[in-house]
Amino acid sequence: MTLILASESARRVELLRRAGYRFEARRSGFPEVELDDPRETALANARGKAGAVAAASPEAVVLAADTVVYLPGGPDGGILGQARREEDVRRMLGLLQGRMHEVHSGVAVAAGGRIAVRHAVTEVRMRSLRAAEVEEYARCGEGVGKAGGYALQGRAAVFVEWIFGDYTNVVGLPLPLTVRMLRENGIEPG
Ligand SMILES: Cc1cn([C@H]2C[C@H](O)[C@@H](COP(=O)(O)OP(=O)(O)OP(=O)(O)O)O2)c(=O)[nH]c1=O
Repeated sequence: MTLILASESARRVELLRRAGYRFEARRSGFPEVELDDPRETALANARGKAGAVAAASPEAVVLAADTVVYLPGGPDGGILGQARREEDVRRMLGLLQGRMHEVHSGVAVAAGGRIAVRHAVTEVRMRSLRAAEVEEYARCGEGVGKAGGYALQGRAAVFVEWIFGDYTNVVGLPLPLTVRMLRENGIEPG
């Protein structure tokens, strides 16, 4: 059975490879939506990405994911999407620093004309940051293209005091959940 990862994300490719699977990666082209709720947003986007690729390859098992950063509480709370440019990284880190936030991923597996979706959430606490740290990080470019404007697997590791939950979920693909879902569809590593 062919496994297709419906993703262009280098992080997702790397995580799935590390878990030992053989697969092809394909762009989904699905236009992401943002709903009020982070869980529903991640699930809808994961389902949409998997569905788009499965429509073109109905014989394959298609895996997709979506990762959303959510800042709970307060007037400035809400979903933080992917940082598109340096200013977004500056603004998002300004909001996240000194507080706890949630990272939600939706995972979808399309097989045999059906799509199963599940969700994982990890809490992340960022320490207070100096203006110069935010500035330097924004300029280094690492946060661009990342949900919430930072990469825990990169230089932003020094900003994070603790996490509660699955680390791989924060990086973009919750592996324990993914392994379980693939196993349910007869896909094993190797
Ligand atoms: C919070 C955080 C997010 N991210 C990344 C993971 C995701 O790739 C990205 C969130 O964007 P997504 O919209 O989930 O994914 P994508 O557009 O990069 O890829 P595709 O739709 O093709 O699968 O943010 C990190 O790499 N590290 C982190 O610490």
